Amino acid sequence: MAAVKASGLVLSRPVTFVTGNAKKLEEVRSILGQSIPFQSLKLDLPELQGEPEDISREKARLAAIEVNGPLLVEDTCLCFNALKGLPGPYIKWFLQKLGHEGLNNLLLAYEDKSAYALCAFSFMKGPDAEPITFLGKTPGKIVPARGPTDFGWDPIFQPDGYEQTYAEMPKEEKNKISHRYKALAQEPQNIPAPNGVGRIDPRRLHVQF
Ligand SMILES: O=c1nc[nH]c2c1ncn2[C@H]1C[C@H](O)[C@@H](COP(=O)(O)OP(=O)(O)OP(=O)(O)O)O1
Ligand SMILES: [Mg+2]
Repeated sequence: MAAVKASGLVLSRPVTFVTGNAKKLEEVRSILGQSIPFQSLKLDLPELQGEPEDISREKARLAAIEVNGPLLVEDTCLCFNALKGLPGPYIKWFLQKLGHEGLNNLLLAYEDKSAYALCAFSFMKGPDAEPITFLGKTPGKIVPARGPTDFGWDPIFQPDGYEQTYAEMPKEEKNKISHRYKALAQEPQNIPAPNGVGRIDPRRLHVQF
């Protein structure tokens, strides 16, 4: 029987990534590649209000009611520094109501257009396990929309060191530097790791026969 070994955890089934967002799934698939046995479940889980890690962990606990096995969820934030991190986890609703232009307008009164994209993944070994949370953060700035509009706020986020917005970049390029990649990547990030917050290292997740 195949088992998955995750940082000392031996799992007997593929990890189920639970999300209602097809574009997220596409990126997670592409970032993880063949590194872990992986399947997906399309569910739009309710989300608690609060800090990104807590939202992600609670999302995992809700997903565990539906998934009988190891699972992964993720919550994404877009944080404006001038607004002390808001909209943050509420970006979905801000984007839906205000659109790209409205999001830019939120910063009209401020010179500081800097922002960061943050991904909080939570992994649970099984329904009774404690979630383990993994963070990834990419700094950048908010700009008037440029590029294809098929994924969320990608057109208004220009990562530091790049002339292109996330939307203008080739997918492979975004997946090498994105908040989502960093949360799943091997390289250590400069993010403080509070208790229960760790990192997924795909090199330590492998199939055993
Ligand atoms: O890389 C990204 N580039 C651009 N936009 C993005 C990205 N990643 C998430 N997004 C959007 C989707 C949603 O409007 C909000 C996050 O909300 P969030 O609750 O995490 O996502 P969701 O509800 O679409 O899917 P899920 O079912 O996994 O919760 O930012
Ligand atoms: Mg959501």
